[in-house]
Amino acid sequence: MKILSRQQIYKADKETTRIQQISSLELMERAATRAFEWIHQRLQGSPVPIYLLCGIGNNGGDGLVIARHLAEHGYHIEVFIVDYHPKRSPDFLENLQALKQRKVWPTTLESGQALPAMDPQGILVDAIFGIGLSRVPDPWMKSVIDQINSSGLFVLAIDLPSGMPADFSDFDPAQNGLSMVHAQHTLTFGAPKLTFFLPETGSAVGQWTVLDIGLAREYTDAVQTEFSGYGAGLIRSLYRPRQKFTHKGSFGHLWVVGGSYGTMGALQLAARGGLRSGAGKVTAWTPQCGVDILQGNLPEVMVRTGKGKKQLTDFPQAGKFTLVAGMGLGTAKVTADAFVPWLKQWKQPVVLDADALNILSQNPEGFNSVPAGSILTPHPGEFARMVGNWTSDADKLEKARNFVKQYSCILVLKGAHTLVLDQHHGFFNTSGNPGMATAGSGDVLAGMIGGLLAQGYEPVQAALAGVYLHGLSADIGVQKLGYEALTAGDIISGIGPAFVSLFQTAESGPPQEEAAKEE
Ligand SMILES: NC(=O)C1=CN([C@@H]2O[C@H](COP(=O)(O)OP(=O)(O)OC[C@H]3O[C@@H](n4cnc5c(N)ncnc54)[C@H](O)[C@@H]3O)[C@@H](O)[C@H]2O)[C@@H](O)CC1
Ligand SMILES: Nc1ncnc2c1ncn2[C@@H]1O[C@H](COP(=O)(O)OP(=O)(O)O)[C@@H](O)[C@H]1O
Ligand SMILES: [K+]
Repeated sequence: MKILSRQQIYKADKETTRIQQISSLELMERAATRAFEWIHQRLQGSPVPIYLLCGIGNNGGDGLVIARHLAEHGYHIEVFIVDYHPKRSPDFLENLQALKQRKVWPTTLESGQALPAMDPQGILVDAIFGIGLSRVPDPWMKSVIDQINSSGLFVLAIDLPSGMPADFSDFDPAQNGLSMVHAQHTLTFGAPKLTFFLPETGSAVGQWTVLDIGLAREYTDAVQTEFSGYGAGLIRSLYRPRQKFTHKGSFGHLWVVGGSYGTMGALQLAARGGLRSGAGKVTAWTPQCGVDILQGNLPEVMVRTGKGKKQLTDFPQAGKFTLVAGMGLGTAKVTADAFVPWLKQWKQPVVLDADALNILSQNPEGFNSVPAGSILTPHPGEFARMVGNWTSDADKLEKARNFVKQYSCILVLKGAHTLVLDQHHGFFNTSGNPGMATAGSGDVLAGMIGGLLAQGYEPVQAALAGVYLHGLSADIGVQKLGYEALTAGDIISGIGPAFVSLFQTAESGPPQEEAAKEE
């Protein structure tokens, strides 16, 4: 699922009309008809009032086409033209004519005018701005957006919620006081937009559905995008089936390094994540206080210990194993003093999480010792320690791009739609749910990525598969447990079913807050 930039979408439109020899009006008719069909399929002729708020560009044109089809199917509609600019797009004007020919007379809302009273049981179709939005809405538009948001109506946004840019090529919405329609559902054309995946803007999209409007494959297949969304399809394509004559040595040896007095759980969760993801062997390196705990709880895991009693003061000799470090490690000076020089010994990619990242953030020179291709898995707090605070999602992305370039590493920026970013591409995960906002779930992820890396997956593959399967495990978990009760341990229990479900043809989807879970 490629995420096309705003410019690429315009190019896709143009190429589609050229290659398929259709007019832009016909493409608008096609796109908006898909949106109408989506609505009609769900409403089935229901007498609910539908208010269509149309701008004066092509997004407004889409709204007019939808209105025409709704009217022809006997729906109760009211159409408003939100007159934010005197310049109408030609296709908007054509469709305004077509609507009037069917005796539907839109009401024009002039600058400064308030929205009319609307039945709160109704549906509001937001077709004011689409990808054309190139600057911050003016005060009147902001007030229209506010009125929509406080109307209490079900809001269906066409292409994207008005006020929300498709990407940051023109302006950074957060720098200007975010003003966006908050939709319950968004019907977007051809491809999802970058802003759907980021927290500042993504919350305005609600559930979203990508409508296939037959954009020219000659263009969309060939175009290189900076970002994509990914799901089961990608993970299936990189999955390595197990061969018959294999043994535990075939699947790598994972070392999980971390733990300190009071945080042994983090290390155990990572060890279990690694085991369940298929590592052939797992060894834990822990301070002495962790030995009994780990041996007692995890019979499958070998335990080795350094000299430190309550925290690690020394580290195992770098070897042929795969390293995941940082879970529960602590940031005590003795630990940090030993950790930073030890990292220099490593030549092959490692996985660094939690306090490994915090220690390096306090000793930023140490990031230069991180082997190329390593996977760093910060949550937002850890990432802020690594790169400083960001002012917006756009700024955070820029900081992430620079970091990855500077240290030749892979960043796994955790959150809803975790981003796996390397120097070539950014992949947004489509599995997972808010039940995962629970202590220890990140430790499980670090272990899973390590387990996959140990088995010979390339670092970026291990990151992608680990993140996706981790989210899928939680999606499976919440089916039975709900969001509140899900714990990190439940995510571990879901790893097996997640692998199994990857290859089941009829996937029964987990409860979803967002619609688009990528196949
Ligand atoms: N392939 C596709 O994606 C298709 C897209 N179509 C529709 O076309 C839309 C894009 O249409 P337009 O390019 O006409 O753009 P919009 O209808 O989104 O916006 C109209 C115009 O408003 C102006 N504008 C931008 N920011 C403004 C602001 N803050 N205040 C006031 N005016 C502002 C711009 O000049 C812009 O061209 C898409 O979002 C989609 O709905 C469809 O009709 C056809 C197929
Ligand atoms: N709202 C959410 N939606 C989807 N995934 C989430 C959400 N909140 C957290 N997660 C996931 O849960 C994990 C939390 O990791 P982290 O914050 O490091 O946990 P911990 O430090 O407790 O181990 C990440 O993989 C993150 O992507
Ligand atoms: K819109």
